[in-house]
Amino acid sequence: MIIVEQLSKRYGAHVSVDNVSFRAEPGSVTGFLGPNGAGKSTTMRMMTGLTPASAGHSTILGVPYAELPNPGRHVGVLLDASAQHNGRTGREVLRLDAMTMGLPRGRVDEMLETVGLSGAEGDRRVGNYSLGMRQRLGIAHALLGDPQVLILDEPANGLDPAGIHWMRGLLRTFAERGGTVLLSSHLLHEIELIADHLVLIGRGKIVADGTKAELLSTVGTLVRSPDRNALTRCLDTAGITYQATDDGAYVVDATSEQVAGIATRDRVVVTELRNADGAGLEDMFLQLTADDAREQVSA
Ligand SMILES: Nc1ncnc2c1ncn2[C@@H]1O[C@H](COP(=O)(O)OP(=O)(O)OP(=O)(O)O)[C@@H](O)[C@H]1O
Repeated sequence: MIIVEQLSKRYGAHVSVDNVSFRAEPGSVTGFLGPNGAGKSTTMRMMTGLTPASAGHSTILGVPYAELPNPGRHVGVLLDASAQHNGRTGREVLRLDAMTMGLPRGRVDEMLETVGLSGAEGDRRVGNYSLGMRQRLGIAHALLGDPQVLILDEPANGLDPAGIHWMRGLLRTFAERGGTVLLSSHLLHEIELIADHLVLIGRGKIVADGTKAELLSTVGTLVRSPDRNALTRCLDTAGITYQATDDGAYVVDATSEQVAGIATRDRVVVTELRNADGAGLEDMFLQLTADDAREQVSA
């Protein structure tokens, strides 16, 4: 379990993280989403004791990160995959980590195998690794101590589609075994399929927090019927508010299950019923962070 309570970070007059609170529960993958500069890395750095907080606090497994004995055995952290020792091989990097954590050497080979860097790739210098290979090594480092919690900042950066698919499976399995996963991304489609719980941040503030299903339901449901009058009556009777679209459908403030229920009850034929946005989380994200979008400045 990760608990973040009213964390803030101020750099001079600039507030990078503003009173941020959220939780990441065991057995689930929590996606921490936000556009560039939203404050994701700063929040994760504060959580892992690398940047002092200006206010607020956070705990991992019930205690502040700095108070965890042998933290790598409890929390796997990947914050900046490019900041690895370029002169050492991947295997050497992990061996040193394993020694520090008091782990057997066999664990290194096991992890290199898990992240697809076994054999010759593990014996190449990290300076010659691609970004995707660095990410894999970073994930191996995070998993090395068999932790219960993973905190990963943009772990999909540099991974190819097969790599992202692999990482998705790895994190899902980790969560299914009871682990807690917090991962950040600025690319929503990467996280849409992995996370069960979403925390959205824009300009340092949390703008939405909930399960994926909850957040998607807040954008409304599009419903269409060949008998528009019957549908209007049905929605009015149920007390559901709605707006007509240009092409004769309605966007209603209810879930698709609720709309299906009342349409069935009132015997209204429905020919289309789906999340109103059509593009999933991406549109919701743009909607929620619209006030914060850098692009608006130039628009
Ligand atoms: N050491 C620092 N000194 C001054 N400002 C900083 C420092 N570190 C971060 N910031 C500022 O804090 C804000 C949040 O940055 P942060 O790196 O946390 O965002 P992010 O959400 O991780 O972005 P990205 O997706 O681009 O990595 C930015 O405006 C950034 O310029």
